[in-house]
Amino acid sequence: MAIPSQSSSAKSKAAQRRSAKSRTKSRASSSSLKSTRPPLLVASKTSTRTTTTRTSKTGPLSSSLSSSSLSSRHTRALINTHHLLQKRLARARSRGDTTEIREIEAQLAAQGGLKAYQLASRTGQSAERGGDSSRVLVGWLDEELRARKAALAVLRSGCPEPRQGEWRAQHTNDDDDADGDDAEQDRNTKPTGLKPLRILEIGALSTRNALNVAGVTRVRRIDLRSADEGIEEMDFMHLPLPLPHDAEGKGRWHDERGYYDVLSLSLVLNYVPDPKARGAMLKRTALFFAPQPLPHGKKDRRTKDDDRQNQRDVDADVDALQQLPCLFLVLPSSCLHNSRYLTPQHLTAILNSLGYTHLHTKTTRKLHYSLWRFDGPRARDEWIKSGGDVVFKKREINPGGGRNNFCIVLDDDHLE
Ligand SMILES: C[S@@+](CC[C@H](N)C(=O)[O-])C[C@H]1O[C@@H](n2cnc3c(N)ncnc32)[C@H](O)[C@@H]1O
Repeated sequence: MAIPSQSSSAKSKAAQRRSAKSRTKSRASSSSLKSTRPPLLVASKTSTRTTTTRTSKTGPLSSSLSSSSLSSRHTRALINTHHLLQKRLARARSRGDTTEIREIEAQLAAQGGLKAYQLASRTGQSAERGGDSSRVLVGWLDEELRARKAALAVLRSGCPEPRQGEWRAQHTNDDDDADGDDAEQDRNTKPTGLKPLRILEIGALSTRNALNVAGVTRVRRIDLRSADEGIEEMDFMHLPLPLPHDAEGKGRWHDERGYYDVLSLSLVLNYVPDPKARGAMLKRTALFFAPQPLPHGKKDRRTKDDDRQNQRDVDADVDALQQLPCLFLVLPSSCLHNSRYLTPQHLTAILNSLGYTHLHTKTTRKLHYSLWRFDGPRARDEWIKSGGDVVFKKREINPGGGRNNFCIVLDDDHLE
């Protein structure tokens, strides 16, 4: 006898139960991501000991979440908590408090560590949340890039292609005379179109961003934690310096002596937990550019007075100016517009004191983008001669309630 099969109404009831169950499950997981509670760590202002952690069953959230599943509130909460813990860690380290260090490190690990932080940061960069900052940099470098593209097109349409390594030869032949005069000659005589723009992206989360312009840019990417094959795992503070600083040649990259045309420091300085270390990082950027003289016949445009009109005048003229080599700096707007210790004018003075000249600024509700040309030690000397400061201590310059304490401290010590 045939075993009686389930009646069709019983079958459909079972199917309804299964689908209701699965709906409940998926609601539970999506509501847990969209709840108003930070996803991982609820940091207490008073004590790290009261901090609680929540991780998924399978471990830190970084392993169970894709970037698209993080809501912007959770992304922000994760990023803020990570920064807070990093700051506490830096303080505990400076006190040598090993118990506290271990505790904070455990909290960072429970939160998913740098991996989860990077995932959250990448989510923040996604197109639907405003896109990544490299597009602003590429917009500012448009003229440089177009000149190179045009030169490339000319080469392709008949003129002999440079042989492989020709760019390299241009650099390696003059390895031992890397002084200002040589650099000046580079500026004035070498056809810009023949060299790809060498870009160092510090704090890179992805190998795919607007900086990749085929045949025109050559991007080196580094980060404390490599999230991709094309990103070197490297602390910028330990990245070997280009020649001539580095006599052993460790600073070479792609067989060239290591100077860059562009350094990108986007949302990295605010990751650094200590004001002095931030100053040291800015100071170090200057060592990755070839020594630069002031361009002939160009007025030194650096000014302590950063008023808006002045800025517009400079911006209007900027296309006519040499832009390279330059530093691209991105900070959260609040670091400059709502800090007790830093304002845009103060940042300009700090960078002027390191030999940088302001070229562009763009401010959005969230981010402050800026571009600075490196004019080198001679520009720094001019700055000093004109009475500019070179030491920037922690000093309240923008008092008021509700402000943050973001600060950059620059000490008197010499450049490396
Ligand atoms: C918020 S992410 C910034 C990502 C990307 N540049 C952007 O604009 O969105 C900060 C990154 O900077 C990296 N970072 C911080 N200090 C660094 C250092 N000293 N050297 C290299 N990378 C660093 C961190 O590991 C992190 O991945």
